[in-house]
Amino acid sequence: MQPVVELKNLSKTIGKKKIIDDLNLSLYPGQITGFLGPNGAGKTTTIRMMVGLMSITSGDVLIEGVSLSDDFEGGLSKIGVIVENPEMYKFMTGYKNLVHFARMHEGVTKERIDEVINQVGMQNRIQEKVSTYSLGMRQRLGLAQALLHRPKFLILDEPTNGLDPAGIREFRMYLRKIADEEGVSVFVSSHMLSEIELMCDRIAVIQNGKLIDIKEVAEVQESHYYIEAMPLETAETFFQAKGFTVESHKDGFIINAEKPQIPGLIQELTTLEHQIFIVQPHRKTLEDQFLEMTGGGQIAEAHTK
Ligand SMILES: Nc1ncnc2c1ncn2[C@@H]1O[C@H](COP(=O)(O)OP(=O)(O)OP(=O)(O)O)[C@@H](O)[C@H]1O
Repeated sequence: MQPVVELKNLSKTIGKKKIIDDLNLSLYPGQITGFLGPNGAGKTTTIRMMVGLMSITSGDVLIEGVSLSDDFEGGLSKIGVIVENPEMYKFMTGYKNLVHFARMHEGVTKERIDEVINQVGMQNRIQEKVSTYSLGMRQRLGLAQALLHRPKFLILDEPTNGLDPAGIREFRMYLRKIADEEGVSVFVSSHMLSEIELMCDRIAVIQNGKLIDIKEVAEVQESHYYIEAMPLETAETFFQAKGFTVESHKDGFIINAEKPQIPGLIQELTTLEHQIFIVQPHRKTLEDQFLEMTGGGQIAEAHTK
């Protein structure tokens, strides 16, 4: 599959400080990728370079093959961006806002405006003033606005900040629909790991300006097993000696193995005269994983900017 967006050796130096260090990342159609990292890891800087709000020191961003270094406006015209609180004209209706924003792009028809309204489920309220909308509805109107020119790539920075659980769920649902139906590639930064876990197909983790991991969310969730075996101590040593991380619990322990490895490992353990009582997948939360990957790094706080 051809990526929609590619970051190629992307770097940013401010003064003497390397803030983003040789970042390589591909984002694919129909996929929602979460962008995670501790405070100060470089998420905002990366996103600002991707949307042209900050210059690139070296490397490049390709959007549908168009290089931002070679054709800045051509590349940017293919992106839809949603920030935390989209700017809207509060005393105009949702519909008039969309008509206004549609004028900023070439070729956005009335039919397209109606289409995006349907996509975010705003048909019943679109003729009302934005000042009467809940935060969740404003956010969905922001999503509709970002989709007007049919971008194949959407960037969302903390999109659900301030939304209540129902608002978050609705937003997530519409985002999924847009990724599935229009094949849009979505890149979302959020500090809410549980939210990212539900919303995203993949996560990219950045720390100190470097990409430290990129994984499928399903893969993150299925790579741990809880084992109860006797004698417990030698069973734990057996896994440690093979390089697995072993987290001890009262009657058993958790290891970071992949499913195909399990039968062989258990067989070996049995040969070494251990009795096996329980082997079951252990679902680690994304938060556990994140802390493991970043060595206990703090989860980035919500932006207050
Ligand atoms: N204009 C600047 N001059 C100097 N250093 C900067 C500048 N902008 C950002 N930085 C530094 O670059 C690093 C990355 O910042 P960035 O805002 O991209 O991180 P972040 O991952 O978005 O963090 P947060 O989650 O806290 O918003 C930080 O150490 C920050 O202090």
